[in-house]
Amino acid sequence: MSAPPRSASLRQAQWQPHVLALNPPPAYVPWLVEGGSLTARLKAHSDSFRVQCLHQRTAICLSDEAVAIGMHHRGRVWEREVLLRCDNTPVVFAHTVVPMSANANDWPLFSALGERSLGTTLFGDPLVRRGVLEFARLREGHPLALRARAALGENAPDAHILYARRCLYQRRQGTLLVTEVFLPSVLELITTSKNKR
Ligand SMILES: C=C(O[C@@H]1C=C(C(=O)O)C=C[C@H]1O)C(=O)O
Repeated sequence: MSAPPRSASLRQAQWQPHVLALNPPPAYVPWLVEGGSLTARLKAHSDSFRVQCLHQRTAICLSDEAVAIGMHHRGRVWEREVLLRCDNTPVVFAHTVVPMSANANDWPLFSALGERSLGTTLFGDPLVRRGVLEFARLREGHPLALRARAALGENAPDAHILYARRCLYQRRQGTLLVTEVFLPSVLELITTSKNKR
């Protein structure tokens, strides 16, 4: 798979393997760089967890996604965007893309997910292979930072830098790229859940 054009990756976000230190490291680095299901982790740190599905439809993938999902140029994908809510507070904005070339055998549960967590269909499926976690600091103008802020409306955070991670999943002949944008409110979750202990 050829490397993405440097201009595209630099323009949108430099997705780095998580082994690089973050500076300044957000307090939720362990959540950012550790594997496992984010859904399970959020459920363990809150009394109630909900997936608010914002949309699931066809769209043109972002310029820094195409190569990651095996497409030679930006093209049409299935796009799902959600807010993960803990105790009704949105803590993660998630964006998932699947190339249109995928068929029902690749991701049989994806199209009918609704407000079920994608994670529940990925983790535990022996056919699913998970790639390396990458992370990026999203500049204010990154499409996913703009969409996360739009989803939050008047509650959008003031912070200009949002940390995100993404991971490529493969199943049969299909690929699926999950990007999770960590909202500042996730910090409160860690703090309060520490208090809960
Ligand atoms: C991949 C996972 O699924 C989570 C749920 C998502 C969804 O329902 O769209 C998207 C990203 C994840 O935060 C996970 O739980 O780790």
